[in-house]
Amino acid sequence: MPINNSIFYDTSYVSYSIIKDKRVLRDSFIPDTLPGREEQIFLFTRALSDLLSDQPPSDVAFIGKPGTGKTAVVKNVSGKFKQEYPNLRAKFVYINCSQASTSYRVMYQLNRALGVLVPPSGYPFDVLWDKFIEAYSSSNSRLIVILDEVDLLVRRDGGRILYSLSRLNYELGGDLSISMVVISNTLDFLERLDPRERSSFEPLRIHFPPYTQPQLYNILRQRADLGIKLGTWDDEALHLIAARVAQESGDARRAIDVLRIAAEIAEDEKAEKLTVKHVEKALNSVNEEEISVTVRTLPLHHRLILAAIAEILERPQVRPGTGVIYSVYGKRALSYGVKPLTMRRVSGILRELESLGLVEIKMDYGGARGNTKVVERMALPPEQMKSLLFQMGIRI
Ligand SMILES: Nc1ncnc2c1ncn2[C@@H]1O[C@H](COP(=O)(O)OP(=O)(O)OP(=O)(O)O)[C@@H](O)[C@H]1O
Repeated sequence: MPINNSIFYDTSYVSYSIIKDKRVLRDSFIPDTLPGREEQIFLFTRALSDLLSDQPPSDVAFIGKPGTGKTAVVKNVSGKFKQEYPNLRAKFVYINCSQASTSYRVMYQLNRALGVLVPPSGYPFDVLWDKFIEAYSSSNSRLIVILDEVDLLVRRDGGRILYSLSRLNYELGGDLSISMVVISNTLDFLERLDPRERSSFEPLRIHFPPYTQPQLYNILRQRADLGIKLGTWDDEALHLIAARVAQESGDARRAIDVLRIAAEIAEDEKAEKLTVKHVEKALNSVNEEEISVTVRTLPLHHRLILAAIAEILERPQVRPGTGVIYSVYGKRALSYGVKPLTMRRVSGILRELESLGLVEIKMDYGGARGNTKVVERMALPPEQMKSLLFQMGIRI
């Protein structure tokens, strides 16, 4: 009887998976240790340690660009406090102001955190405020209110709620106190507060600089150890992500995104290992995604100008100076059925496209018609930019 050898040729049982735990590569995952943020953790822990001697901690402001670990530090440290001191007379309430950008919504969330059910809209603000004071006065607990993306609240609603909450400390007295941790990309929101509010709200400032290359490497290494199968990634790949992201922004979120996308690409390609080749592809795909989001938000004439530039860049013999761009754009606008903008306005739009990172412009001093600005390159190859614009209805 012939032996069934099919098992030896059947490769379907070979697993090409590289990622061992997807959660670890998601934005919401906060690890137990945060490499590169030891100093910020130390300062914040020290500020909160007043709670241990039953003192109200001072207000704190976390300031830093996107992806620099502000939310991760606040959640990591407050989580550890809750875990290590379960009997602490303190309650942490985390509020993201992108969802609670009015004083009403903040009070709604504070009430809910204290177990008071109030409607998400429609009540007079004073009723919510009184209910909160009543619930808080009988709570016998210090309150730490964390307002993430606080600039959205201040921009929309002024800073009155910060002022009112900090004033309560004088009015309530006793063992009660409210401390605030506000999180923002810049200090601009402090400038927007009215002078009375500013003088009553002077938080301890903790700065979060962009991550350096070695710090990003450590962050990535931690994610790889936790989320990717042992032996399925090249260390060089992590070094490449860290180097590129440190140069671009120092944003840990972006570095972790690139790692996740590179791992997914490696899995799709059924590769045995995640290598620099997959990282290169991931870096490009993350860029493409960002560029297409930006291009989709552009007004019509901006898109027509981009289309004109893409067309010119495909003809190597033509110098993409502002004059040529204007003339090609003008024809495009007319065939599209709209009146071309003035040359002056088009120059302005070129500067806007440059500051959005969609085109690179340099001065050309050697042109036949004297010095002029020329577009050196676009953020995407012209062919790709054209197909992106085509999807948006700009026919080239
Ligand atoms: N030091 C770190 N170690 C490990 N992971 C980190 C570290 N810093 C940030 N991260 C991770 O990077 C991502 C973004 O971090 P986080 O949300 O804390 O940034 P942020 O400064 O609050 O950004 P934003 O201003 O955009 O809200 C999260 O997944 C977070 O867990």
